[in-house]
Amino acid sequence: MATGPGLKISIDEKRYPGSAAPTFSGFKAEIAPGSVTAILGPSGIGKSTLLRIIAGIDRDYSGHVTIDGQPAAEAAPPGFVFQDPRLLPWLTTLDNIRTAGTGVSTEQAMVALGKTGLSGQASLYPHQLSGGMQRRAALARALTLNAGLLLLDEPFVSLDRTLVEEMYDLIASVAASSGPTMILVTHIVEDAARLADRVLVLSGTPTQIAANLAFPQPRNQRDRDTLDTYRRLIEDAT
Ligand SMILES: Nc1ncnc2c1ncn2[C@@H]1O[C@H](COP(=O)(O)OP(=O)(O)OP(=O)(O)O)[C@@H](O)[C@H]1O
Repeated sequence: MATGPGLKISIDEKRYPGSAAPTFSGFKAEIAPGSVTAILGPSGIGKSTLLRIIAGIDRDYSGHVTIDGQPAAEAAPPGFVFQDPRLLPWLTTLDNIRTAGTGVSTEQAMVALGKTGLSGQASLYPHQLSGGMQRRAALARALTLNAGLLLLDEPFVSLDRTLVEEMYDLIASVAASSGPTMILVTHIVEDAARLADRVLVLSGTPTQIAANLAFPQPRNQRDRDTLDTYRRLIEDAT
């Protein structure tokens, strides 16, 4: 697969109906092709809204978001991990993964489940999965199409430490093997220090980019000192 797309984001105004102030006004950002960008910022600043605009799900704004030059709403659908896992309760885990797109085979879905450590849960229904398993299933569903653009909204919440380490390895190996463009919304400094090439810290009213940090060290070569430096840079900016 070719490297993931580059994004140009220019939101003139995004205002929710009934809201006194716009969430975004004159907001601009660029995302480099094939990069992993972490977006941090306080609750309610607009991180999930931004992901939905990028995904072409939220079109109720003025401005332009292009994905490799194409309007977001017309671009290929991204892999999207929503904040809540959004599994369909009447389908097994395997069949939930197959809803990622038309023509997803059982084999493809099983590969994605294997990557997230859920091969043994393929025939279980969502209510039979723990919260962490449901999140991993949502991640498997997002990965199964090998989309060029992956949007991850707090994908590691409620996973225990060991699993989070495995998910870091998984995301790093996806980044290294197929090179999608990934945007990771997170509250967790460690997620950004471990995974991101670029960190955007959002703040203010209306929302702006308060800090734009580059983390050039390759993910698999970040030693303790590098990670300490990256963590400190993020903490100073948030
Ligand atoms: N459907 C909606 N209708 C009205 N207001 C909304 C809607 N969705 C979000 N908002 C408001 O827009 C702002 C941004 O919300 P958003 O969920 O994008 O923030 P966030 O940074 O992702 O927050 P969190 O970190 O808590 O998930 C908030 O003030 C929120 O209350």
